[in-house]
Formats: sequence, C-alpha cells, structure tokens
Amino acid sequence: MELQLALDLVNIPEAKQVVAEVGEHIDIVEIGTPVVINEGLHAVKAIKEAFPHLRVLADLKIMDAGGYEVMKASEAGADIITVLGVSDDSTIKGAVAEARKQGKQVMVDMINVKDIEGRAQELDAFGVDYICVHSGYDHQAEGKNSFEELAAIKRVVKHAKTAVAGGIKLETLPEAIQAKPDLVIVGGGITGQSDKKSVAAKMNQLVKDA
Ligand SMILES: O=C([C@H](O)CO)[C@H](O)[C@H](O)COP(=O)(O)O
Repeated sequence: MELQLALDLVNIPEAKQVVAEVGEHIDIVEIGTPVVINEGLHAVKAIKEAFPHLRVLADLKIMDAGGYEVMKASEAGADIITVLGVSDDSTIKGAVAEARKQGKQVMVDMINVKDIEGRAQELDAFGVDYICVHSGYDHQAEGKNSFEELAAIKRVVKHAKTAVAGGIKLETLPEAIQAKPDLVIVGGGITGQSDKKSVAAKMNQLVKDA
C-alpha cells in the first residue's frame, strides 16, 4: 500500500516547502486541482524538477479531450493524470491510449459516479491504472466519506489498482485502510497539521504495515 500527499491549497513555493518537509514519508505527490487552476501545469513541472525521485500526479479531473490533456500533463512531467469516471467512455479510452503512448498512468476519480460497482467494472475493462473513490470537499462538508465505496470497488475490480481519498486524517486512516486499497490519498490530514512531518511519518507507517 502506498501514500499520496495531495497539495491543494498552496502556491508553488509553498508546495515545494511541504514536499521538502514530508517527502521521505510519501510515495506520490499530487498537484491538486486548485493548484493546477491557480498555477497551471507549471506547478507539475516545478515539483517534478525539484523532486525527481517522487512520482507526481496531476489532478486535472479531466472531463473531455482526454488524449490531449493527458499529453500536455505528460509533457509537464506528470507520472499519473486523473480523469473523471463520469466522463464519456471515449474520453477515458483516449486518456488511457495517450498515457500508454507516453509511458504514464491514468487514475479515474469516481466522484459523483452513481453506479460505483458497474462503472468500476467498465473502467477496469478499459485498462485504467487506478480507480479512486473520492469524497470531495463538498461531500466532506456534508459528513460523507468513501469507505463503503472502497469496499464496493474492491469486490469487482480485477486489474486496476484501487485508491481512496477525501478528508482522511490520522484518526480515520485505520478505517480507510481496512478494505486494503493500493493507495491512500491524504491532503488536509497532513498539510493542515502543525507537525506535518510527524503526521506523515505515522500515516506512512500505518499504510506500510497494512
Ligand atoms: O481532490 C481533492 C479535492 O477534490 C480538491 O481538489 C483533494 O486532493 C482530495 O480530496 C484529498 O484532499 P483531502 O480531502 O484534504 O484529504
């Protein structure tokens, strides 16, 4: 099991500072959607150049033009690029085809997918690399999490890796890892803490021991 740090509410210099602090305790660093909106793909390039040993995920949440957007994120240095599960099949297939060409990976974000199990089976057949259940900020504000959805995709996904994201904290991590996802994604649970390094180290230990 691996740990991904999501950077959402920072600019490029702040992102570098956080990764410098916790980098030894994470496997993947995510350039979050708000950062991409604010800074563009320069943020992906800057973090990949500064920390070449870490895999970088560009959380573009692609909804259309899958092939083109995966190509641009790949050029910026992203190793993994996100596409929305609610997108058209052709968008997802285009993203996967381009990722294969570029030697990159595609993560599908299942945010707002209604038939989680059915869609996960379809996505698995399209050859996506990761399927991620996710309670976004707005769902988190309503007290939701994705732990049941994780158990649901674990029942049906045969090839893709599984991931879980959305409001995971040190205290809720044991519940998140119960269904044994391949990847746990944590943003505010690390970046919102005063001692980020120690929290990241504890989370990484739990993830690696699971
Ligand atoms: O994808 C995310 C969200 O939609 C904002 O872009 C976050 O990266 C993801 O939810 C993880 O962050 P936390 O919920 O703060 O753990």
